[in-house]
Amino acid sequence: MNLEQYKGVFIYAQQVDNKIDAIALELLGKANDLAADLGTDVTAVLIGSDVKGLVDELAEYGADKVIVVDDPELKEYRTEPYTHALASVINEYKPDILLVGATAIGRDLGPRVSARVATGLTADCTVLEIGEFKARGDKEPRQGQLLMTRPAFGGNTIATIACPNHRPQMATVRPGVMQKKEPVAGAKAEVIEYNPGFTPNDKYVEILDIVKSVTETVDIQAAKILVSGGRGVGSAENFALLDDLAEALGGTVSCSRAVVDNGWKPKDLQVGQTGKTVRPNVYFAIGISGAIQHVAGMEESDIIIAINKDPDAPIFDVADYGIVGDALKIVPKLTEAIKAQVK
Ligand SMILES: Cc1cc2nc3c(=O)[nH]c(=O)nc-3n(C[C@H](O)[C@H](O)[C@H](O)COP(=O)(O)OP(=O)(O)OC[C@H]3O[C@@H](n4cnc5c(N)ncnc54)[C@H](O)[C@@H]3O)c2cc1C
Repeated sequence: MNLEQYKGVFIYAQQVDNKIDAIALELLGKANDLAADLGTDVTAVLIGSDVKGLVDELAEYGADKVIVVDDPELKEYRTEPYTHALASVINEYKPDILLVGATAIGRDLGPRVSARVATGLTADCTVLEIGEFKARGDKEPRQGQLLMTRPAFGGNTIATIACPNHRPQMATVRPGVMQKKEPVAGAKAEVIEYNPGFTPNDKYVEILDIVKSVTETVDIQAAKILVSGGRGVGSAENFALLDDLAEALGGTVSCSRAVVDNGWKPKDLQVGQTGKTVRPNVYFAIGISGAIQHVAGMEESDIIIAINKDPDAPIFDVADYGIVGDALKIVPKLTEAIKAQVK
């Protein structure tokens, strides 16, 4: 493999129902930082049917170029045609780096594509940066490598992984981990239309019907204030106290995995390594011990307020403000005080 041929930072611009997914805009934000360090440009790969109208949004969020693969075969996401599309783009345009969202689609597509083009993939990265890396047999470290950091061994350690001998260097990133850039209204990207040809065949999955799941739960990743409860809240019924606090603050309730495991709240509300990554303005951690797998999902919050009866609970290590005491007594008083302020 001639590594010199591979240039540029590419992102997979996920769209569903012809709407750009927020993860694509977050990846563009990170891709811009990486491209600035490498002195290169950012390309979004947009795959779908009738999707050309989405190009400008990608340009506004930082894409210098957009490669559009537009074909009726790509109307709904299916593993085979999308893998063919993205792998063909890689073979044709040879990116140095390719970022994919760790969404349900990206988790299916990314590994398949990496296998197709015979490169490595680091999943669920929390940090991506450009740096030097000394591979086995190298006398000097190589410059300009993508260093991909992610939790390993069940979150008990952090590993930084490089892909020195193959291209593209591929990483997936979970939604909410990277930050979008401020959009530049009216920005334009160079548009490259590319179609590797699709021949429907009986290996393709045939979609007979799409049934959308309707959920009552809210999107905790969009909330500015999260009132998060852990096992220390004691029961599903006691979460009513957190509901009251969240309502008084105009916030949303979320929770730790212990709460989901106990069946007190649905998985959609779980924060952490196997839940969602959140970065609200204010995060209340109530009766949450602060296990590393929980903290991984909320430590980027602007202000963290912990309430815990154990003064040695690890959550206080990441909290900006801490209250030591019984949450079941403190939370109602806090709610009353906030309501009195708002009146
Ligand atoms: C691979 C893997 C992935 C994981 N992913 C996640 C994840 O995504 N999210 C996640 O949250 N966890 C995750 N976990 C689990 C994690 O390790 C912890 O077990 C979990 O976060 C603990 O939840 P908790 O803090 O609610 O409960 P506990 O650890 O039991 O803590 C309860 C806390 O409440 C306090 N408390 C008790 N009563 C009161 C009271 N009346 N008032 C005030 N404080 C009180 C206690 O002092 C204690 O600190 C994962 C684990 C593994 C191995």
